[in-house]
Amino acid sequence: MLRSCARLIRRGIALPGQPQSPRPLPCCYTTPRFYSPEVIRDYAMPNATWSKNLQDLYNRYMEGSQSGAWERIPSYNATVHHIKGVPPSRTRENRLFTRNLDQDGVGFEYSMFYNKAERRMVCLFQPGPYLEGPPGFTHGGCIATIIDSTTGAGAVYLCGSVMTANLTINYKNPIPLGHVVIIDSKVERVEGRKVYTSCQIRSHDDAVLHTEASALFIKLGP
Ligand SMILES: CCCCC/C=C\C/C=C\C/C=C\C/C=C\CCCC(=O)SCCNC(=O)CCNC(=O)[C@H](O)C(C)(C)COP(=O)(O)OP(=O)(O)OC[C@H]1O[C@@H](n2cnc3c(N)ncnc32)[C@H](O)[C@@H]1OP(=O)(O)O
Repeated sequence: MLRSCARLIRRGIALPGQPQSPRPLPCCYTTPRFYSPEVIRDYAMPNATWSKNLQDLYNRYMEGSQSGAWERIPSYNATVHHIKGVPPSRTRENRLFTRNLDQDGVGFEYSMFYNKAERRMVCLFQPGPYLEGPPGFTHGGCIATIIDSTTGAGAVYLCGSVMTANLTINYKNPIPLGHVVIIDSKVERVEGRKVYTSCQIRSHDDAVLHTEASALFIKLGP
């Protein structure tokens, strides 16, 4: 029992009766500029800036991952870490756009889960104050970015390396900053090198449809 509790805590799941906010992160994670080059931080883990809604949803999908239906996708601050396992370097300036800030909670705060059987990639997203477009609401370009990243990750997990060729977005209701939304994407079909995906963004409680989108990815050579 103790061992399984420890495992849940390590994986970022709050136990019943425990506060939702996660355990404090090691200081090497909270001062990213100076974290050890040997440590590749996984940004998709809960941190102290996550709201209760985000933590609750994360816990729910983590429970889904116990049955094998969902797989939590790690997230690093450069795709080279995904592709080649290249460790961070103090001299390397390039960063993944969605993970380029040194402060948690102010930009793209998110975690993705993959359902292989359903070809779905789901992203739990909490837009921070530095993503403002209209006063108090998320910038449309940031919404496009997180849609591209989520549908793109789904295409990558099914088909390997891809690039976005087309992205079509219908913005239906603005997303307030700090509100948690679910980006639910799916690979609809694959035709040769073309990977067609669809996507909806809904509020965390499913009450509001914020955005609908479709994206075409082209598979790259080896
Ligand atoms: C990238 C790998 C990342 C790996 C990450 C690993 C793990 C994932 C974990 C976390 C997720 C992290 C990141 C998420 C991943 C990605 C999201 C970000 C993705 C981007 O941010 S990416 C930047 C923006 N993106 C570009 O910068 C593309 C510029 N572009 C090109 O580089 C070329 O344009 C290309 C390669 C697209 C195609 O070029 P090409 O020469 O290989 O192929 P070609 O042109 O022959 O087209 C072949 C067939 O597709 C049809 N076709 C082409 N384009 C079309 C269009 N627009 N509409 C309708 N059909 C189209 C043709 O009509 C033909 O069809 P057909 O065969 O039937 O004739």
